[in-house]
Amino acid sequence: MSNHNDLPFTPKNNAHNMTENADTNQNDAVENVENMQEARQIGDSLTAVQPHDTSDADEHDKSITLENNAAIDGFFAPSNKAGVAKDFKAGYVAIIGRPNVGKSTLMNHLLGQKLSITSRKPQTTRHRIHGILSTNEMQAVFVDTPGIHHNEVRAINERMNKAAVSALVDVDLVLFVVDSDQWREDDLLTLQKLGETDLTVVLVINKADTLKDKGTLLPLIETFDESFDFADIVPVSALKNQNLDRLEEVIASHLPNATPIYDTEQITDRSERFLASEIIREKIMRSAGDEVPYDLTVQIDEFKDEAAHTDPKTGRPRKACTFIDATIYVERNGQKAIVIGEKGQRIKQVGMDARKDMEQLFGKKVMLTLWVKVKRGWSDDERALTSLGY
Ligand SMILES: Nc1nc2c(ncn2[C@@H]2O[C@H](COP(=O)(O)OP(=O)(O)OP(=O)(O)O)[C@@H](O)[C@H]2O)c(=O)[nH]1
Repeated sequence: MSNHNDLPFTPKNNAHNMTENADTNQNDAVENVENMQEARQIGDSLTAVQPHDTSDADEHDKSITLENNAAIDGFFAPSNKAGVAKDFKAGYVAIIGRPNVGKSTLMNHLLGQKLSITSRKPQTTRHRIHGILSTNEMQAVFVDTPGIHHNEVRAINERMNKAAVSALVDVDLVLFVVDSDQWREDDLLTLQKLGETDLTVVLVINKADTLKDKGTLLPLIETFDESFDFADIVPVSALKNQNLDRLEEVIASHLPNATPIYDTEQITDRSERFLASEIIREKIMRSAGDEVPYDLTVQIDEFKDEAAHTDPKTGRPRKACTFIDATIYVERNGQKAIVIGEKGQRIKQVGMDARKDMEQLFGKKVMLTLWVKVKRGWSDDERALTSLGY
């Protein structure tokens, strides 16, 4: 057994090539993987996050020749560094904007992987999520922030605000995302805050696919241009992957010349544990829609990797599998009933969908067990929030 799931997640497989599993034999909240087709096992897929160190050479003993220094540097440098272009760009990029404008979708589609959860319900993103986009020319390390909320009273929203603002410290570029169709007062307030900083801000006008008349984009761009000194304005459709290549070029053009911050193989500094909980939360949000509060929390109680082995009882070979136990915390009994659904149908579906996404993302077979518990008033309670990892 190994327990590397608190380390950052690095995919080694092409997730899009994974085959869907056949239906599983389930029993209420418990997912049984006995009958699953085998998901491709890729072994240990984790790599520690190690920002590259380029200053080692200066600290070496003076008596070592320059040639030796270069050889030593080369030996310790991450393998991808050798191929890095001279004018490589790298930096931190914050994605900010009102809830529901498509920030998570944008990052996911830029990365081509599902890292940050999305749903139709606003405020599904609560944590800062680093997504890492590496190309031959650049590396953009994304900070996906919760929306900046105004006049919020509850403790959880206070914290979300703090996370949104703190995400802007030391970033090289801000992507300010707006919905092409819905320009609101809140957007202006956020712009005012940005105006007080000397950050480079690119305006991303998202959901361009929803505009019936593309001709309306031009006056919209002009209006935005007058309201703020944007470094660039790029209309996109994150969902339909429209104009994302252009956005990638624009991002690169505003990043400083630097060596990669993270290994270029890595796509996030979040652990598998964290990603697992976000996937479960997304499935509940998608399925239960407006019936559950957005501040519902999923806690991973157990995350165990079991290597392939022979079952001592049956003598049959057992495939490698990751066992994940998770508890979904809701605030009221009524919400518990909603999450479980009639005869456990909803939680069963949530478990099945979440398991499929996890297997695709992690590249390994997963057995998922879900529990639903009522934890009253936790979102108002600072201590409870802290115990749940906020
Ligand atoms: N039509 C269309 N829908 C989009 C686009 N981008 C995102 N959406 C949808 O908008 C909804 C919200 O997207 P998210 O990515 O969760 O939005 P967010 O800004 O991260 O939301 P919060 O987590 O609440 O801050 C989802 O239903 C997305 O599918 C787009 O380009 N076109």
